[in-house]
Amino acid sequence: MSQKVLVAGLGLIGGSLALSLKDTKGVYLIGYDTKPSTLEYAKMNAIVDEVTDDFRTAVKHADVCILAAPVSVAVELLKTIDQVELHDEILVTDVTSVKKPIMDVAHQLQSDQITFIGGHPMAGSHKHGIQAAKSHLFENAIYVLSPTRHCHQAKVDQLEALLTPTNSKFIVLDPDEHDEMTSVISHFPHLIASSLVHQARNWQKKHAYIPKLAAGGFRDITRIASSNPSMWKDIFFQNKEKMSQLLTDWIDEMKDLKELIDTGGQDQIYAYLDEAKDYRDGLDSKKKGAILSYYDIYVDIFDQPGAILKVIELLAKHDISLRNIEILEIREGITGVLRLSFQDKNDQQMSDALLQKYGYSTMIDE
Ligand SMILES: NC(=O)c1ccc[n+]([C@@H]2O[C@H](COP(=O)([O-])OP(=O)(O)OC[C@H]3O[C@@H](n4cnc5c(N)ncnc54)[C@H](O)[C@@H]3O)[C@@H](O)[C@H]2O)c1
Ligand SMILES: O=C(O)C(=O)C[C@]1(C(=O)O)C=C[C@@H](O)C=C1
Repeated sequence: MSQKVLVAGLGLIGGSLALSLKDTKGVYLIGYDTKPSTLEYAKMNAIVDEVTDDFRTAVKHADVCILAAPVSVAVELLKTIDQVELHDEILVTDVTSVKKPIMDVAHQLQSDQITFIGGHPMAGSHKHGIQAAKSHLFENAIYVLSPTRHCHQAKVDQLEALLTPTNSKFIVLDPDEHDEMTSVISHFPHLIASSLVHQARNWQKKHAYIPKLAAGGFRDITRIASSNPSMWKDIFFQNKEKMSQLLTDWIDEMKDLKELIDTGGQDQIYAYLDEAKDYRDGLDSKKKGAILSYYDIYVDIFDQPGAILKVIELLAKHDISLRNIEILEIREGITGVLRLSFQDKNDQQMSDALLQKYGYSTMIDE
């Protein structure tokens, strides 16, 4: 059976979803966005089958609508669908990072032709816009679904079936639980990353050289501070109660930490760090899978033209496919580190052996 799927908001997430669904048999994709240049890009690159700047008309004839705009915009679009005279039944979902605002509207919909299932793929990037979209963005990611109270399981199954090409792992969560958990593991860390950047910027007034010293540690922990402020202000605003509660907890934790630094012994400081390390290492464990990780290898490389390409070529020549590659630090003339991620242990171990054979110094992440 053919389905007309309308993706409203063709940015990083909407564009990536469209790319991952684009080759599904029987799916006809229509892309809607308010930015003409985005629609033009989507059309030029065949990311969708058709583009439109007329949401009301497009939604009338759609079988499925994926709201992939900022939280507050998605909420308004859902209200709009409720006002439109629909041609037939429609399954509506969203991808927004906070679930309560949209679920509140979903529970008050007037039209019985709309079935709403909240959605949130737990994958993304600090980049935004359609140019950053990737077909494999959601591979292996947790994809949260929050059906409304009266939603039939068959509709959840229909949505999961549609989203199967994303290769994500679906879990059903209550919206409030979702918002509490994502505030801890996604939203709050973002706030802290931004605050660390502010702190560094303030200290730069005293030490102008500070940015030059920002190596792997600072860059790793603050990467997400480079995300789209317009998307994040929306998330913080929509989830402000949970954020405020977490800030209270954090301030208490920081007071204890200050006490520990001011008066604690080395053993206590060690214990604090060790407990955190233990928990963090456990998150990456393949068995526990709270953070779905790939199988990583760290490779030392030199800052020479073509050094990264040589590593990629070596693996490609041996038919080993990389899932991800990240440059952790490259300082002029000094060794940098590449993090290579593989989908399975076999690829990880084969690559490690190969790289060592060709003289690379590697470290494997067990
Ligand atoms: N970026 C992430 O890491 C991430 C991950 C998971 C979920 N999300 C959620 O996905 C949603 C989209 O985020 P993104 O990262 O793709 O942002 P983005 O900025 O890349 O894309 C948003 C798109 O929505 C469009 N848009 C804005 N107003 C619109 C309107 N009125 N009608 C139609 N389109 C409109 C923009 O032009 C843009 O193309 C957000 O709700 C965000 O919370 C983001
Ligand atoms: O990888 C990133 O840059 C992200 O911030 C992705 C991330 C997150 O993990 O916090 C951000 C927001 C989302 O709603 C889901 C995923």
